[in-house]
Amino acid sequence: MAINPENMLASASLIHTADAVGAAIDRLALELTEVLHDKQPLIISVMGGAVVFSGQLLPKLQFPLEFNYVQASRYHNQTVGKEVLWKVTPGDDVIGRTVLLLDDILDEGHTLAAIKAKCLELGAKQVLIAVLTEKELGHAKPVQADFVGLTVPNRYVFGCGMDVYGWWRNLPAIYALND
Ligand SMILES: O=P(O)(O)OC[C@H]1O[C@H](OP(=O)(O)OP(=O)(O)O)[C@H](O)[C@@H]1O
Ligand code: HPA
Repeated sequence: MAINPENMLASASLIHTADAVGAAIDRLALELTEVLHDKQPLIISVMGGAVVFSGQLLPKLQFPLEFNYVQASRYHNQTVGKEVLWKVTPGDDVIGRTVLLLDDILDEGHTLAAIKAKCLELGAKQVLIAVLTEKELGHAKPVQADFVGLTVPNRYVFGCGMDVYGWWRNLPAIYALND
């Protein structure tokens, strides 16, 4: 059956309002400023999910930083992850740097584990992770986030950069699919 994005949204549950997302990003900006203001970090967004989070967070970080992006995909517009496929890998600009990775969601953790490992392998001095959301799975993950905006339940979530079958990254709030 064809996927209808309007129907998916109409039958979804609201998990975090746009105001709650904004407040979480304000708090993350303060926490990140405290830790990174004198580190001249390289901030790397994991595209495409990090686009909304990055766009809202970066203007709130008022210290010198450089920006780049990587692209690693595991879900391919589906709701179940597979192996990590690289589209844009980290480059030599990570060498010797404090790197902050930004992503929309830490779910099973395989994507950020692979990206962190690659940055360290290339010679990053330190790799920190900030995510807009972390999914509560109730078991250990292969990587931990250093900064978490909001937790989300163990359901497929979308909005604020997160897609559902490719749709709805543009929503300002966060929703969960109903079965
Ligand atoms: O913790 P994990 O279980 O590894 O999942 C998290 C990753 O999955 C999503 O990316 P996706 O593969 O959907 O690509 P996208 O960024 O293009 O949406 C999301 O943006 C994270 O990068
Ligand atoms: O629950 C999710 N929603 C959107 N993208 C994702 N990538 C991993 N998990 C999710």
